[in-house]
Amino acid sequence: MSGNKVLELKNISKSFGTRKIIDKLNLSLDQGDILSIIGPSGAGKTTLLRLIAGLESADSGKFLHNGKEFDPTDRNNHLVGMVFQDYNLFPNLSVMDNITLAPIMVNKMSKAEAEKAAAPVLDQLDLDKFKTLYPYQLSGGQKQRVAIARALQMKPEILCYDEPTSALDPELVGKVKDIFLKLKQTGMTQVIITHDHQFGKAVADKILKVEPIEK
Ligand SMILES: Nc1ncnc2c1ncn2[C@@H]1O[C@H](COP(=O)(O)OP(=O)(O)OP(=O)(O)O)[C@@H](O)[C@H]1O
Repeated sequence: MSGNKVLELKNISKSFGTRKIIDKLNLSLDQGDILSIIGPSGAGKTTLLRLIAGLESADSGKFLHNGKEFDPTDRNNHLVGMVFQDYNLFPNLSVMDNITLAPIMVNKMSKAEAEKAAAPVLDQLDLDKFKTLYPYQLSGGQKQRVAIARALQMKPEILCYDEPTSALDPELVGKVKDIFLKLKQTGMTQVIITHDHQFGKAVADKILKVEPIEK
């Protein structure tokens, strides 16, 4: 399992207008690695996560998966999943419907197949008893677990989290760490942006410190 270069970034650069945000960045993650990206506000942490998740395109450089170049912005590619800071759940859909929507719409699964596929993840993330509830009926920690469950349904090999602890009460932070470590044991490679250096260091195998680029 270890030793697989699940994700490599080679000389990745990104500017917005004339402002360079990321300059020839190199990065290598083995399967199961947890990377924490830390750095001050405006340093480019979110931009880097969005590049890895394919929500933004790099200006130059290459992304490799197991040594083979890939395009994270290709919508047919579900290598990377994303858990957003505000979770982005559909408010009008139940937990189960939030989790099964993409498998049904994108992977063309039947509802029954998608619900069957969701069952072990609901169980793993302790969500079974919430599956008929709607997002407004859930706590922040429960919504986050639904967002993680939803991302896992597309079978990503890399899961990205934007500030996973920022919206949570301090007593839930340890629970988030437990979830990350549980997923690591399944071989999931995880990339986290965090302002919480203590959490970042406690959970990570690798730390990437980013700094704003001087003009
Ligand atoms: N779509 C965009 N267009 C123009 N500039 C942008 C865009 N997205 C980000 N930026 C700029 O790029 C810089 C890096 O932003 P980014 O959000 O990646 O930083 P960050 O390290 O995540 O900051 P924070 O910790 O405050 O979230 C900032 O100066 C920001 O204003």
